[in-house]
Amino acid sequence: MTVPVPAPDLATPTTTDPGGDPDPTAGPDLAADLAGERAHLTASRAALRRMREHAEALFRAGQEVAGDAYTAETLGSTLSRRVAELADDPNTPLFFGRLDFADGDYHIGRRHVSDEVGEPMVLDWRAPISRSFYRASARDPQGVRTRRRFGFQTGELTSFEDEHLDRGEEYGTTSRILTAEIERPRVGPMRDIVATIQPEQDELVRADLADSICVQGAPGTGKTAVGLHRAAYLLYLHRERLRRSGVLVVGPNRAFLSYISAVLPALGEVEVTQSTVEDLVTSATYRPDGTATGTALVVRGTDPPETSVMKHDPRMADVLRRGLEGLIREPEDPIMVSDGSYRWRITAEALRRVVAEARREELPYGTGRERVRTRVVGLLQRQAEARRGDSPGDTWLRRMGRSAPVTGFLDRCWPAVTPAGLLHRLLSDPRVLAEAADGLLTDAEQAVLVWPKPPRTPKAAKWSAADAVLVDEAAGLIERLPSFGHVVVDEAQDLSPMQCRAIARRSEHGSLTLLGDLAQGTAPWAATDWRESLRHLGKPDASVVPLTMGFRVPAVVVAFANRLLPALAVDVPPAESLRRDGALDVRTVADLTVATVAEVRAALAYDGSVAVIAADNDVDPLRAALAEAGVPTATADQVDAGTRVSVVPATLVKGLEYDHVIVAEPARIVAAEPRGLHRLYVVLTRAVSRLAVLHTAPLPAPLG
Ligand SMILES: Nc1ncnc2c1ncn2[C@@H]1O[C@H](COP(=O)(O)OP(=O)(O)OP(=O)(O)O)[C@@H](O)[C@H]1O
Repeated sequence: MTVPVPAPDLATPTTTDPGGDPDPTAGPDLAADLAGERAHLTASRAALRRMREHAEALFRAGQEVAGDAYTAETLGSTLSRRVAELADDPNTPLFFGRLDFADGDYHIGRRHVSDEVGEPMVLDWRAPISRSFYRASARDPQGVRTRRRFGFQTGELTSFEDEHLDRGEEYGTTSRILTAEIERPRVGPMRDIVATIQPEQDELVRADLADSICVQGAPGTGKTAVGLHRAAYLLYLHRERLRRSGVLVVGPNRAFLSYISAVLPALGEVEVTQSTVEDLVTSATYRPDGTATGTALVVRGTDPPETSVMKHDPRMADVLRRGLEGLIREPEDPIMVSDGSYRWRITAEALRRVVAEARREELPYGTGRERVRTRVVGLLQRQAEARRGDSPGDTWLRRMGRSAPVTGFLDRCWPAVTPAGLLHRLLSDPRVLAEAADGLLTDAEQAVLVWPKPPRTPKAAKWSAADAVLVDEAAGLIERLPSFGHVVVDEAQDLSPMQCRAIARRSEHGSLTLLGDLAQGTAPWAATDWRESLRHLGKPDASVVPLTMGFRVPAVVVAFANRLLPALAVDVPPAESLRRDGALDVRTVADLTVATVAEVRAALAYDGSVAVIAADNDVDPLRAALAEAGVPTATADQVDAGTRVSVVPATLVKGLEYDHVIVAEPARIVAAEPRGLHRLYVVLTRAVSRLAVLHTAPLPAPLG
């Protein structure tokens, strides 16, 4: 049975079956039921407030009683995090569902709430019992008699819907609560989906921490939602371990990150690192413990397209490795070290053995250099012991290690180098590059890499974004990076092999959730086969799981966008849509600007967000035309600005969604870049309710 959402009259709710037929027998009992649930909500809110006040009191007391600054800091950050986790969002109820078992019932919500004696009032959605809320079915009730879902408006319960699983009753995707959630107008940043996670999504969300998975999903199938909820789930289950190592979410750009940034805090998870790949490798991103994630490099330059493609090629990893190995030289001379009245001598042969042994160990280059230093000092120590009859102490060992002959030998045979220094060497001198790239890159390929006017020093270089990834690769060859415990990568189809390797270095000892859609690949190096990306990511055995049920784009719009699929040269299952509502309007217009302004005005008559999406070069004129017409507009990353209309360049819209999308001149979007049809596919699949396609030029062939 279902109480309609929103309930038209809260005092006397009517029940309907999912098809909408009223059940005349059910009225007063249901009103009492709803009143009982509301009372439980009020009591739960009070209990959460108490929990929060308790945490705040501990926080204040902790500041006063902590014995030293370190304890105060650790205790303080633990407790302030706890206070943040216990925040109550007045716009959503504390629970969204209830499970009735033979021996009692449980309310399921965003976080755990218990009463004064510790009895649970609301169970966290990630708790083991809560699993049945998402997975139980009429065929496999898992002990659940009744599953109840609640409808709500701004924090108040307005209705509920019961499935008597023990009587074989189940709504699946016809649930009215689910339908209402999917069809609600979108405003502001992305929201969590805890109340309506679908069984196939839940399987991915609750996959083991040890499992790396790759989700191939058509637009709007909930990939981003699944990835974020998996992060929250893993943090709940492995709190201490992941708090130490950290959880990282990687997204395509800052606009996307600001769109998704509210989801995890709403689920009580405030310590997840969110970053673009570029910020990750240039150290604009920090781990929860405050350490930078990459080498500090300022990106000030750009590359011609062919240079950029070359720099993202996986063969560059070998070029860098060989460039580094090329710095190591065979020792040719012995060294003599003065030590007071003694002089120690190490033969060239002994030095050669030390270097050869360190090379065989395949350590990171910087560690290898220190290993060689330690072994040379060891040889000196043995001589000293034999001659002096005692064992020299640590100060002596350090002094020998820093002595001019030892340092001089190291600088000749295993010289120190910075990551940027290595790349600077390779890109500045065609002969150095040729030595490292011999047999790997053709002469022509090498030629596009070398700087026409080499900067004098690494500091003076105008590094490009692609250089930053190469410098990061070099950093990984020189020193090992700490690994995150779990990494979620969204829009992963656009990662180059070298970017995949940058992420692999940060997830070497952790697991990965890779999310993407090969059909939405717009980068020149976009993936065409997930196996290859997974190989570069260091997780070749991860399973690739499809998601095909779309929750965003209405069926009529999906059918239109799917016409592009055959032209995209990728093997992906086509999207289906849960949404039967929605509208598509494809129109030839005489004046694009006039028509766009008129369409925006018409869209404002509906609820929800409106986006005009156009080729990047057309954005400013359209924005100006709307401003002139008195329509204020926001940019893609101003998700909280409260402005309903955004004008968004086609290249920035990936991962975002708007109720009403107006696509201005698709042919220009396609013409703007080599993978323009893929870009258009992304653009056409942003609409939640209505899509208007306005064009003066003919539509691109597959749509015409
Ligand atoms: N189980 C669900 N219940 C309610 N809404 C859902 C569910 N799954 C996904 N959605 C909603 O569908 C929309 C699309 O989800 P999401 O952005 O995660 O899809 P995606 O697969 O990442 O899309 P894209 O390929 O365009 O990046 C979002 O508004 C999301 O909240």
